[in-house]
Formats: sequence, structure tokens, C-alpha cells
Amino acid sequence: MLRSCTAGLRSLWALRGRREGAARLSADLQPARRLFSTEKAVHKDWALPNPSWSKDLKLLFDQFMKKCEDGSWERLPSCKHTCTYKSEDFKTYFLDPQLVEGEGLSQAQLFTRGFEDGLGFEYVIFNNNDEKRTVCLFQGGPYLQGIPGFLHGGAIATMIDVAFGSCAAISGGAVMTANLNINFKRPVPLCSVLVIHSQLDKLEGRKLFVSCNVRSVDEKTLYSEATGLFIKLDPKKSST
Ligand SMILES: CCCCCCCCCCCC(=O)SCCNC(=O)CCNC(=O)[C@H](O)C(C)(C)COP(=O)(O)OP(=O)(O)OC[C@H]1O[C@@H](n2cnc3c(N)ncnc32)[C@H](O)[C@@H]1OP(=O)(O)O
Repeated sequence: MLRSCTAGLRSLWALRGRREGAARLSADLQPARRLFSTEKAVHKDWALPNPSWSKDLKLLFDQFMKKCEDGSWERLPSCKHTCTYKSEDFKTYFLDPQLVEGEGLSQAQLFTRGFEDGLGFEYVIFNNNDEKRTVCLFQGGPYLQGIPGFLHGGAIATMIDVAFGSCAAISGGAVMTANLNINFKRPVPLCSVLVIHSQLDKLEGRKLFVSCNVRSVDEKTLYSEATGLFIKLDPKKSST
């Protein structure tokens, strides 16, 4: 497992070297051309297979794409720089409106999409709106290491939070995490694929109670279990 991960890393670093060269080149291009390439990057959907995806991840992805054909499941696209939520939903929640309107957030990108392909969080989320549940397929790359050879617990927690956020958003729209409670039951080998099954358990006013289990591809190993509380944002309230 780790040997194939190392081989994968070598080719990723070679790829990165080429990309950095390309990035340096593009810095010399005309401003209009730069804007065009930035625009393209902004709208890229990152929840699609790339060469770093393992056979297991691709196989599961294909299985879920099949389930999408009758409309019962849907794949959630994922952008690096723009939130899936409409930004107006969050406007009352930002500390400084000038930060949102101005240049302040120009560098911002989704934490889980800030790594080169294969090095960090590779994932895709599928929603089942009728059943109020989601399945997140996640491959944790070598930059997410905690104990040597295993995924950092914070990386697992992050992925659970993202999966929960999508699950709660089915019913709640713009929501934020109020509470996360995770039981880590088995260490997760680095570069392995995890399946996170999340569901909405209860909706109580603005409170959405969610739970999940984190399993291996063959479902035999239960790595973690978690519950979460999400709160639907109240547009009349501000975070300040
Ligand atoms: C497609 C999408 C893709 C999405 C893809 C991206 C997904 C990314 C997911 C990442 C999500 C995050 O990391 S979010 C970032 C981490 N979270 C935060 O920073 C949140 C910080 N906390 C807050 O801003 C606030 O506390 C809120 C928004 C959570 C709640 O504030 P509020 O709106 O004023 O609500 P408030 O009146 O206090 O509480 C409402 C009700 O909830 C209860 N309540 C509130 N907090 C708690 C709590 N921790 N534990 C128990 N109960 C609580 C209250 O008692 C009350 O119950 P009752 O009296 O009504 O019974």
C-alpha cells in the first residue's frame, strides 16, 4: 500500500514540477489571458476523477454515477474558490462586509481543495435528497499523515464535517457546524479509500442532527462513527 503510494508520489512530484513551470510561464502572459485561465480554474469541478484516484475510488465513483441515472442520487460538484452555497446566504455572517466585497478573499479557497492532485483530500459526495443522506467517497493522500502511515484524525474530522455539511444542507440550506462528536475506532491507512455514510436523524427548528459511519470500501472495517449538530443560519442574526 505505502509502496504504491510512494510511486504515486514520485509521479505527482514530477507532474507538479511541470505544473510549476507552466505556472511561471503563465505569469508572463498578457493580463487578459491570465484572467481567462483564472476564470477556468475558478469554475473547475474538482469532484471528478483525476489520475491520482485509486482503482477502488474510481470503481465506487462509477457505481454511484450509475445510481444517479434515475435521479435518486446526485453528484455534488465542488469548486475550489466558490462555495456551493449562494454567498448571499452567508453575507450576514461575515465579520467584515468589506472583506467579502473587496480583495480580502481573493486568495481564499476551500480548505479541502487546497492540495495538489492526490496529495490531500480527494473526494466526491453523492446526495440522496429523498432519503436525506449522503455518501462521501474519500481518499486521504500522503500530506494528511498523522501517525506514520496513517491518516491524521483532524483530516478525518474535516472530511466528516464536509460530508455532514452537505447532508444537513439538503434540508437546511445554509448551515454551520455547532457540534461534532467523533469516535475513532481503527486507524486509517494513508492513501486508502473511505466511504462516509451520513444521514439526517432529526430536524428540530433550526437544528439538524446528523450521524455517520466511516467504513472501508468492502464495508467490513468500521473506522469511525460520528454525530453532529448543524444550525440553519438565521438571516436576521449576524456573527458579530
Ligand atoms: C451543498 C453544501 C456543500 C458544503 C460544502 C462545504 C462544507 C464545509 C463544512 C464546514 C462547516 C464548518 O466548518 S462551519 C465552521 C465551524 N463552525 C462555526 O464556526 C460555527 C460557530 N458558531 C456559530 O456561528 C453559532 O453558534 C451558530 C451559527 C452555530 C449558532 O448560532 P445562532 O444562529 O445564534 O443560534 P443559537 O440561537 O445560538 O442556537 C440555535 C439553537 O441551537 C442550539 N445550539 C447552538 N449551538 C449548540 C451547540 N454547540 N450544542 C448544542 N446546541 C446548540 C441552541 O441552544 C438553540 O437551541 P433552541 O433554543 O432553539 O432549542
